[in-house]
Amino acid sequence: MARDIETIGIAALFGPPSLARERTDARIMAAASGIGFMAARDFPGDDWLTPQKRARLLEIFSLPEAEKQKLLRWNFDRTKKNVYRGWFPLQPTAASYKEGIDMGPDRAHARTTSSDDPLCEPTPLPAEQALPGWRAATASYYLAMEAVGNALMRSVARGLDLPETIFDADFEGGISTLRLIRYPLRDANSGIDTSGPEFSVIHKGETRSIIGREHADSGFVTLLAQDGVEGLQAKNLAGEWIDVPPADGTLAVNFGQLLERWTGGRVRATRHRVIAPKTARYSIPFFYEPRVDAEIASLPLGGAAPFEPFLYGDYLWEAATNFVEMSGIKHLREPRRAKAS
Ligand SMILES: O=C(O)CCC(=O)C(=O)O
Ligand SMILES: [Fe+2]
Repeated sequence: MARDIETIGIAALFGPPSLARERTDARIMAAASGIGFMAARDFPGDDWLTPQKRARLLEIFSLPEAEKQKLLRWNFDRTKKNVYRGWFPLQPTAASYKEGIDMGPDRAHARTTSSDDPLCEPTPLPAEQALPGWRAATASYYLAMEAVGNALMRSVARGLDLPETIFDADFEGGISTLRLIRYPLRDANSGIDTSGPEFSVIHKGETRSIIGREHADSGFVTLLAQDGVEGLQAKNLAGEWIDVPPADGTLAVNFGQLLERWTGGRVRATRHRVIAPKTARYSIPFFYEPRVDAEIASLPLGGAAPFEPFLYGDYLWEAATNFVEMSGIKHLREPRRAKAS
């Protein structure tokens, strides 16, 4: 039977230890280890989750094509130096039909990165005059989501009966990604053959086309602001697809494969997809992530099989570069830690 995604008020996570906080931790852990999806509401920064405020972030999609192309990544424009941050254009032959931008922590934090690591490269941005106020808006949104990520990270630690600070050092200087996505309607007359099984599914007896291919997120936790338009679905424990409806003031929250591995499977990285709605769709995922050089090692959890420690950056590069918007760049970064043979 399809169980709905639970909406959890998380205000208590931002306060001192309390019974309310313990109850919230327990509900979050139940969602994380059950369906692997929840919706969160009542948190500092939730005033961002209105149509008017989201529109300030999504303004970038109104830029002329030529301005967006200046932000393209190397795999889409060989004259560019950025390979990991920046613009990904529509790819008409791919099952995921979307365009957008990936932004890193430089949006919100002034860090001196002399790193030669593409995972730490700066985000290419539109000129301030092209979109007045947009840079400040994305910086403020990034900080708000990072604070929610921090609160959920500590809640997960407590929910696993571990010290609440156990992950703190790994997330100091994290490389979370703020992504803005637009899914236009597919042009039925584009001449692209979308008759293959990866392009459509039967849902509730209706054929629906796919605009976001089924996947699990690679990171720790994803905080997703949907812009009022349906289409997101999650796979429940019975293998059925259930809708994750948008609601103002809430974030859809799903847990990623890093956390699943880290917890020996106690937390579930749930597969999800996007089916085409009747209008264009926008969404704003924030992928909450550790620092690039965090060493991910087994946690002291009863029953969880230990694993060989690895560096977050090495894991992320391998996972992220399998996605279509990152295709063709895997060879540009070598693992920083050689695998034990
Ligand atoms: O657009 C959505 O609602 C989902 C996006 C998503 O799953 C992703 O970017 O990982
Ligand atoms: Fe996702």
